Amino acid sequence: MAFKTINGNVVHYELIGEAKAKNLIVFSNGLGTDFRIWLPLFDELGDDVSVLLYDSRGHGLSGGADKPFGMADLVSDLASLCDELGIRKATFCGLSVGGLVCQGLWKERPDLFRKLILCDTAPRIGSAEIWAERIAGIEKGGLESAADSAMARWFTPAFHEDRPDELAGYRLMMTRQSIAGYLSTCAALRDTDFSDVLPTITVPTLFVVGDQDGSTPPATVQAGADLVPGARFEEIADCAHIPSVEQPEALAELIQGFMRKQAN
Ligand SMILES: O=C(O)CC1=CCC(=O)O1
Repeated sequence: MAFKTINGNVVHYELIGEAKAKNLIVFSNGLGTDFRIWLPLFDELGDDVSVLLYDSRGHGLSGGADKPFGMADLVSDLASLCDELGIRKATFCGLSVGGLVCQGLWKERPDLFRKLILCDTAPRIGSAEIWAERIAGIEKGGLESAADSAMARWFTPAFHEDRPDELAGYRLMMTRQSIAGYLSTCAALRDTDFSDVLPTITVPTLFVVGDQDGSTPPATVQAGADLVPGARFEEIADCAHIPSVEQPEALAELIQGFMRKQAN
């Protein structure tokens, strides 16, 4: 558990291994989650990789929820955290809005990239109407009012049935986030479209999606992958929006293969 002030806000992070390691993967979390969503995956990846986990602005134990923020801030936080920790190059792996942060980071700081892994994400997620509706609903009813529908998008019916304790835990993860941090991140999602960025990506890129993802369905993620020259697209079976939690073994296998395949 470590903390650094980045762009005026405290950032909670954990660096496991070496900042300069060739096999360093930096993970960026999704809306309503914190870096603990990567821990089941980390257990599967084991000693194969070094890892930087961090809570994005307004989420987990990272600060910055007190003022509205947007995608540029989320991208700048990640770039500055990497610089502060002496990371010169890494593989970046982002889930959902974390995937957008990684796309924005490519636009601003391509020098930082060895490879890119985009999980359950797209250049544009949802629509202005969907985010306006979500923001209005949460302003009225709080995060609790949005939690059951979020869980239906995050996890498959089988997960709901077979893993009720984890479901309850991840639901609490969501409802305990800062409302202001969650809403600023919704606004960042509403205002972001990186369709013009994806065709400029020149590092090896892997897209992954759960076959039952209710937030960024496979066809949406495939359409993003089609924009990146040479990108690989993989679907994970029996999985919804958060493969690092629902199918960590399958995601680890894909990541290990991708990390081994093209060393550059
Ligand atoms: O719909 C959800 O709650 C899941 C999600 C959308 C963007 C993101 O980061 O997570």
